[in-house]
Amino acid sequence: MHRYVQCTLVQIFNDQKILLGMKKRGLGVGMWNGFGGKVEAGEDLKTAAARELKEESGLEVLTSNLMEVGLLLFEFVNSGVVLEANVFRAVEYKGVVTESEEMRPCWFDIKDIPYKDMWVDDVDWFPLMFKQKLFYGFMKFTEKNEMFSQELKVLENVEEF
Ligand SMILES: Nc1nc2c([nH]c(=O)n2[C@H]2C[C@H](O)[C@@H](COP(=O)(O)OP(=O)(O)OP(=O)(O)O)O2)c(=O)[nH]1
Repeated sequence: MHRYVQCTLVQIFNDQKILLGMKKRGLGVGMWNGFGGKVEAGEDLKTAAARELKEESGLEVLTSNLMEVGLLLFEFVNSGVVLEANVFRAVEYKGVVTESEEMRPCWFDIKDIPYKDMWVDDVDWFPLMFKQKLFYGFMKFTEKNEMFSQELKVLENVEEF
């Protein structure tokens, strides 16, 4: 039996730089990632994305400035949990980048992404995001969070999600 959990992943861009956060606890600890988390009951995706961004990075974004860039399904086969990560990008935001209990943010040049300290599949879809492609992915992980299967494709429009 699968249990689907909706979550969000926000990528903040400033010209040729992207803001990533070092995850300080929980799933993915010790790795750089975008900002996000689980969607709460009754919350729409963009509202959840903006809330998590604020909580984890200190930055505020209007939901109208969040652009869909991809949909990634992360299945943890041992538990049957499938995280449905809705990936957004934003180039307009306000506030001061602030470390939180969950994330230590840092700007990276898009030519110098720390892939070796990130989820292993990110090296495949980050370049699609940099080329402004829409993408869909389905990754399966073992109980040790090691990826053993990956499907990734480029889409023409969001309706294909
Ligand atoms: N970039 C990337 N992110 C991933 C991959 N696999 C994976 O679970 N994630 C993300 C999805 C989630 O947003 C995040 C971990 O979930 P989370 O932040 O909700 O987990 P947590 O245990 O800290 O839970 P919470 O207390 O914040 O609710 O990791 C991956 O392969 N690449």
